[in-house]
Amino acid sequence: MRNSPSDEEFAQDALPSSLKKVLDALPLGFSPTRSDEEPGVRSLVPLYGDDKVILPRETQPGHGPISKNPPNSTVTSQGRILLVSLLENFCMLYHKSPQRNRELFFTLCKMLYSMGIIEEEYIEEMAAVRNSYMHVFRELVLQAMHSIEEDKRVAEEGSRLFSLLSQKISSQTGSSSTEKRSSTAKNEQKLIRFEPRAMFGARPAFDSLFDVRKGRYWVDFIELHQLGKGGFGTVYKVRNRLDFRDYAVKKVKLRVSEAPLHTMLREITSLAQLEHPNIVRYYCSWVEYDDESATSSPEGSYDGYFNNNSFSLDSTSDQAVTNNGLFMYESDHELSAGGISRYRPAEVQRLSNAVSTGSVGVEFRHDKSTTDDNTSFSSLATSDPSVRNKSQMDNDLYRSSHQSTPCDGPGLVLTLHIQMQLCTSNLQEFLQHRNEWLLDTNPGADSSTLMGQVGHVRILRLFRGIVEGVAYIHSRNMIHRDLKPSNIFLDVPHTAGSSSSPSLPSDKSCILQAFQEYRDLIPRIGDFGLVTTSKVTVRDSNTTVAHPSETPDISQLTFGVGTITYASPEQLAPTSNKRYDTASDIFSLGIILFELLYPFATGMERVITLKKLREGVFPESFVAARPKETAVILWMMASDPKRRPTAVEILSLPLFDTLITTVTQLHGEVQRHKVEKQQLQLETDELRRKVAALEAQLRDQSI
Ligand SMILES: Nc1ncnc2c1ncn2[C@@H]1O[C@H](COP(=O)(O)OP(=O)(O)OP(=O)(O)O)[C@@H](O)[C@H]1O
Repeated sequence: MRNSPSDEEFAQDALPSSLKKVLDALPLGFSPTRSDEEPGVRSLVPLYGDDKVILPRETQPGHGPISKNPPNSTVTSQGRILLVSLLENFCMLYHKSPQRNRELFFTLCKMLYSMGIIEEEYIEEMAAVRNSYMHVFRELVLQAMHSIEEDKRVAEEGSRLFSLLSQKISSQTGSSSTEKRSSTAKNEQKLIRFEPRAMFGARPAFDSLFDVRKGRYWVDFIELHQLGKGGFGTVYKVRNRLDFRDYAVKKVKLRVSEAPLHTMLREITSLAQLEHPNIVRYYCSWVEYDDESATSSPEGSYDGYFNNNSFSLDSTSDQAVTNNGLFMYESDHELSAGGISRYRPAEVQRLSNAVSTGSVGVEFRHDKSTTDDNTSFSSLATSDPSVRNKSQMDNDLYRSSHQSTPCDGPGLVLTLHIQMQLCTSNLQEFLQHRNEWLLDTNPGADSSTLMGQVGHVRILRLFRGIVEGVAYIHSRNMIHRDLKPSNIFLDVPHTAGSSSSPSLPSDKSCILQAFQEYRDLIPRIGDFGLVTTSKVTVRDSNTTVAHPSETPDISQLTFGVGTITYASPEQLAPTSNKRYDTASDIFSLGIILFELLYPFATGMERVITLKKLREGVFPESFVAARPKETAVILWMMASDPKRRPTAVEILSLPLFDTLITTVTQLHGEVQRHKVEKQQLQLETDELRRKVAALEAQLRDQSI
């Protein structure tokens, strides 16, 4: 019979350390101890032979939670996923019908939910994370089974050897009794080396089991190149090895111990609910364990990405200020491409105050010839010492948010992968290229002159598409909260989802080319990292006004969230108790519409004009040339959110409504002309052939 490990040994050696961590985190305070040392307590898992794993007395009903080791809420969330994953695995074995098994699983979950053991979100929303755990369980079970088999085999082999040796010893008549004893002891030692417990010690650690799943990204996709880096996620263009289509995969680091999982998975839970031609299409998401995470840098961590108290600044609103207090920037490139662009309300307040008083000078430089990572910025002429170099500030933010849980702390770091439709470009890039092109073709012209050449009707049509996407989001009781040109992606019809064929052109220049050729651009709203649910009156939907009398669920709202240039005043009010709802997105749309219609000649002009626009001041030339649009933008940017139109109301405005008819007619005409052109081309080719034949005949006759 093999030696039973002592309780301490069992806890120290038998279980891989990471698994112990997870088990410790179980909400019931599950802790493996031995039944013979705790008589009268309930057995839980008779996994390792006769050794019973039991619940300590204090965790049993009536004894309250473990006091020694109170469950930490973040670690407990891991324990809960683990529990739900166990249940799911268990239910899979119940019946051959997967449907029945699912029903059983959900019923059990509901029971646990009603007992207050798990929360609802662990049942459905955590499926992606649970998958990883389930995989680990399967591995553990397989290894345990293998270990038992191996144990048996070794024991059999041992007794065979033992009997052989005994026979040999007894047949050796000349051997002394001392020799016999030492020989037997040696054999026993040999057997002890085959103890299953020793094998457990050699088992791979829990974390390494996650490695088995690590391959999904690389197994399923070929990584083509990096599309860009947001504040806290990196997006890659990838090709699926099976269907040969191209996709965008966003990778975000999740430190499971630091935030509620539902917050971390906000982007996918929002995206997964949406299906609309003007919303970036979501395919699936999964998590992988990543070795690199252990040494992860602040960049790319979910922490700021999902931090409710964060604020995003784009490069153009980080309006660089020169020594003389004038705004200046050198690149339209989104600052976030350089890494981090999130601030907390206090920093936002300080920065906005400093910017408005002209006391801050922050200069951003982006070397277009280099990669995103080379975006640099430095602090200049900062008279307010509280406003420091942005990277310094971000580092501080990161440090402060990680003080309680350092990188090498207990949190499990996973990488969330979000597979999305690949889009060709985004509105920010388009506006930049369009403005450059207008300036190139009209040297020396100012914005007022260029305004007449923006392709007014097509721009309004493009904007209508954006509003349709927003109306859809609002109809699903959601607020985007970060509508800005870089979050609005663009495709042209034939490259729409260029994933359809890898050979189709998908470079960004084709967007401007399509625009110059009077083709439509399809806008798709993306980046749902800041989306929140709106239990408010759904102002944009005639059909789904679920709770017209309800006030906004203030607990779900956060202030200082969004991007300064496009954020509504109520979003920028960290200290006030103002509430905001879908009207905040409408405010952002107002600024976007203006930017679409008014091409800026310089970056500095853009910063100054948009700042004035937020105060309700329009360029005179714009008001004169576009009175209707001015009225609509003013309406959308009303300081009182209640006075702003809903997305549905915007869509019904004659400016956009009649426009659609006009454009549809024009579109029809263009198509007709195209067909006629093709026919004429065919006729011309036919006539050319005839002429060539006649010429040949003439030549023959003359010969
Ligand atoms: N579906 C997509 N197709 C093509 N490019 C994409 C797609 N999604 C994101 N990108 C690009 O990847 C980069 C980073 O993406 P994204 O902005 O979503 O990350 P983020 O961390 O959410 O950034 P942000 O700081 O704006 O919140 C951007 O340059 C964006 O244009």
